[in-house]
Amino acid sequence: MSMQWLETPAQPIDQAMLAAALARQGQLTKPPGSLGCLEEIAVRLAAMQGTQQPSLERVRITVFAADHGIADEGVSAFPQAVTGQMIANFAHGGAAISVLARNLGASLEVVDVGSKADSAAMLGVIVNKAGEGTANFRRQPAMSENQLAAALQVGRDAVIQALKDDAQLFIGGEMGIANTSAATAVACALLERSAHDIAGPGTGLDATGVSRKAQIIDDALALHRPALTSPLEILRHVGGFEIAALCGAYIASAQAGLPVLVDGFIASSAALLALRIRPDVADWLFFGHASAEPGYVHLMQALDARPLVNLDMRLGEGSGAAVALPILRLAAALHGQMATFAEAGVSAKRA
Ligand SMILES: Cc1cc2ncn([C@H]3O[C@H](COP(=O)(O)O)[C@@H](O)[C@H]3O)c2cc1C
Ligand SMILES: O=C(O)c1cccnc1
Repeated sequence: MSMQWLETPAQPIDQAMLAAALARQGQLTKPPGSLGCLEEIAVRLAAMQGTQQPSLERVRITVFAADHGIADEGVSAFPQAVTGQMIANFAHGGAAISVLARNLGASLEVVDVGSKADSAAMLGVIVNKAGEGTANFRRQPAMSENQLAAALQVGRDAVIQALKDDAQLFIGGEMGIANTSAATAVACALLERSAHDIAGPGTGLDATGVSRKAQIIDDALALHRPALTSPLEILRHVGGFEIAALCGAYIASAQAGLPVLVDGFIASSAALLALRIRPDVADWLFFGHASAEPGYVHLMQALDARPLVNLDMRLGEGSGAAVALPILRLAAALHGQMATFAEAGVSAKRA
């Protein structure tokens, strides 16, 4: 399977609209800058969508699920079977992201990109498997080259589907027991840091558990070090199928000109991979919620990004992006619907 499509550049954002939107923000009936970050969000959305009336009515949330061989090392507080059980829960509408999607009027898709579960028997789950769980990367590369290409393509396919359904924003979520270990390993390799700086409790390890997890990840990184020569090789050796799918989805979104709202720690590790593969992806990404995982701040620093909200969440599934969505929607509405000084007959001059 080919990865050639990764070489297609991201769509440029509309620079003329960017300038026009910035000018419009200066004419709206408010002191200049008083809407803070909402102004920058609106201007970026206007430039992405090429309109002074940006809108995010139709939002696609795709949750990518996969299993991880590294779970065999005891790095999660929960058993591996929870991945499959949660896929069923997504299908039945009972997960946090199911509730958030319903309440936001967003469409939710669940894609099994490589779990051990029999998800074909679960109604409403899209089965597009790159494998049945990754290999244990403490012992061997997490995936083969073909599996990597397949998992990246799963993410791209999800975006192609979102575009067919006329989506105006893409949110990627993930489910995979032990995937904070894979995301930590990816972050450590990209940022050249020890896992003792990045690893966190994930689903709820205690301090001893976190330090054991960090050591296992550092040992794995030492094992693979000579092979970690590119972002794609890092992803292949120590990543996960759902992390690859997220990475592929972010790149495909930028190539198609579809804005993205990135979730927490795991999704942001995928975003950093995407940026290291294609720096021009950056123009298309918003970051939703600050993850409570300690590695998150290092990812934001490397991404030169700032999340919209911080509610101490550390769930994943796309939930952090989902709770931040109303902020993007409100920023867009303010930009398009506020009166200008001229329209409202309000003096634009300071006393
Ligand atoms: C019931 C349940 C629902 C979840 N939804 C997301 N995660 C989150 O926790 C997992 C990562 O943490 P770790 O690396 O510690 O296993 C991922 O599946 C992530 O999406 C969940 C975890 C559990 C237990
Ligand atoms: O921020 C996240 O994405 C996260 C943190 C802990 C566990 N699962 C997901």
